[in-house]
Amino acid sequence: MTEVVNTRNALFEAKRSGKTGVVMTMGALHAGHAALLRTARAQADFVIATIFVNPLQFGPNEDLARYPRTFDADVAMCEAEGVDLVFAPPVEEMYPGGQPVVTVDPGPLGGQLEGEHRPGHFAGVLTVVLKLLNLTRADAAYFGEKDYQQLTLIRRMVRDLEVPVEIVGVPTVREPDGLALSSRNRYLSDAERDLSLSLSRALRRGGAQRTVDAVLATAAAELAGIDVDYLELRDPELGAPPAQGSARLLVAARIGTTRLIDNTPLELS
Ligand SMILES: Nc1ncnc2c1ncn2[C@@H]1O[C@H](COP(=O)(O)OP(=O)(O)OP(=O)(O)O)[C@@H](O)[C@H]1O
Ligand SMILES: CC(C)(CO)[C@@H](O)C(=O)[O-]
Ligand code: BAL
Repeated sequence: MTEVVNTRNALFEAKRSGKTGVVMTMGALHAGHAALLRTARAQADFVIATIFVNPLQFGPNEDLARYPRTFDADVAMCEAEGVDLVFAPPVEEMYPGGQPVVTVDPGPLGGQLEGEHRPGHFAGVLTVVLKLLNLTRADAAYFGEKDYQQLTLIRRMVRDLEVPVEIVGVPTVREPDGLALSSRNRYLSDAERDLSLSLSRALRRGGAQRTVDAVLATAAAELAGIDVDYLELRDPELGAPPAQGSARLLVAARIGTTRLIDNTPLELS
């Protein structure tokens, strides 16, 4: 039976034992979230899912107000995946004094890629992730590779600030045709859904190439006519791309009013 709590006090009072794993979400749960919950369930004794649409990580012209909210279905999925506790605080519970004065600085990577197009986004993400780690006192936390820059920055924060938690990355779950699952996919019309396949196709075809130039040229060709925010090849920690070895290809694009991101690992030779 999944217990649902909305306050920090109720979270602190919940009985638990053994290793605690947390899966942090903004709700509107789908099979990508289920993969995170299943991994946590397999590795931890007590699994907490958090559902919180964090205003701090949204820019003034972003989709905070229209972000999908499907709370009852989310709790049903948590039940089905064997989650022990759902923590779903209202905004005032997470930010009792309004906007926090002290926040986490994501460093230079926080202003690149997603950060260049969403100023302040990663300060908002890292601040709420650190708060949720402290509130849940989790031993392990599970994040999707779909948000690869987020995962990279969370790993970096945990390393640089000595946060006592294990960070586990979970591979991206895709639709059979390649589209990465995302809560924002539900904004897409049928025609936009077809167009959105360009992102995963660009990553698949670009990712099959073996030199930096060929990767970028092949991927860019698949994105012709799409409103691309960035298409970049980086090393696995999101530094400059290596000439050889493991790399990561990342893309963000706008399909109508919906902004989608995706990425893939690849090998350069
Ligand atoms: N397709 C996916 N595969 C694996 N993990 C995913 C996938 N989609 C989201 N996640 C992970 O689920 C966690 C919560 O993400 P979130 O609630 O923002 O969902 P989302 O689908 O990424 O939403 P959005 O559409 O707003 O980006 C994050 O760690 C995220 O990386
Ligand atoms: C990690 C997270 C739950 C923080 O709000 C969010 O950025 C997300 O859903 O990926
Ligand atoms: N999935 C990352 C959260 C966001 O887009 O705000």
